[in-house]
Amino acid sequence: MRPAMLRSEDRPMPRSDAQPDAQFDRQPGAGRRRSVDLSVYLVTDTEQCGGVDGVVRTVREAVPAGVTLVQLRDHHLSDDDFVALGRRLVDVLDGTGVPLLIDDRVHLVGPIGAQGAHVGQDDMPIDRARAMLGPDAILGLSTQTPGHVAAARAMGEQLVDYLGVGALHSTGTKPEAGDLGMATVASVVEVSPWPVCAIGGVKADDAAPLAAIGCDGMSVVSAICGQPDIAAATRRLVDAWSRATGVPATHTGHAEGNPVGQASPARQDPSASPNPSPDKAAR
Ligand SMILES: Cc1ncc(COP(=O)(O)OP(=O)(O)O)c(N)n1
Ligand SMILES: Cc1ncsc1CCOP(=O)(O)O
Ligand SMILES: [Mg+2]
Repeated sequence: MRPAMLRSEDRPMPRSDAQPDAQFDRQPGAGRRRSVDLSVYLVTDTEQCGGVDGVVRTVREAVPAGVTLVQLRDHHLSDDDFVALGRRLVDVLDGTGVPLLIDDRVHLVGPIGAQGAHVGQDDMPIDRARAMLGPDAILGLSTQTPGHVAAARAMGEQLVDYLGVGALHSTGTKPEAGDLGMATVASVVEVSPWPVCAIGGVKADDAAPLAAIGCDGMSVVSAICGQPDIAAATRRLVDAWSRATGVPATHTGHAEGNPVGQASPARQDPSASPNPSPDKAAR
């Protein structure tokens, strides 16, 4: 498996035998990288969580259980209510080392005090989002095809920090996202210069196949939101990902956790993975 969670200064130089397409810009000075741990990425759904208080409770319980990244996603709240909820999540996450990203509403990242945003193919273009966010914020982009990856690369690899690819499986959370399947997700991972998380119907059973194709994490809504025991549901995902990657689960949800946006030291050791993916080894 490729060591995609390395901090920029720790990233290996490209292998001399790497395929040209797999080398990308790993040379020092080729562009700044904002490190982000995608391992178990919680995307919130207000309805599934039972309302805004439920979103706050879900994040409060999921983070100590090992969620590594949180996205606030709600297509219905007014901007004012969205900001109010986002600020509550900032408070919950304060001191945990787990970043908060904002779905779609890039203009609210600043007012909320979040660490970045996630945009899709039909949302704000990534160059505009990056211009609004500044160089240090985390920016994720949804992609469904290798062509989407090529188009994003053409705009500049420094614009984006990770890709979300899906829907892996059809899902009631976003029915219109379809059902890409593992082979299509793998085709995106294969050409991506960025870390990739899969989304859409992702469950603990997907951890092994996703790790095997070189994915960097699992992004979930309903596998956590609305579950009767949020912490137990989260731990199932965290443990499955840990088993699949061979990287010990690091529970970042405490004040001594990793710095915001940085991968845990354990995740920086590519030799820890039992699923080496040779074609990804140079990334
Ligand atoms: C991690 C992650 N991946 C994909 C998406 C989907 O984004 P998008 O296609 O813009 O759809 P909406 O979420 O805005 O409905 C995501 N939000 N997060
Ligand atoms: C936001 C999003 N983008 C593609 S599928 C999806 C929803 C994922 O939700 P779930 O984990 O409940 O299938
Ligand atoms: Mg969107």
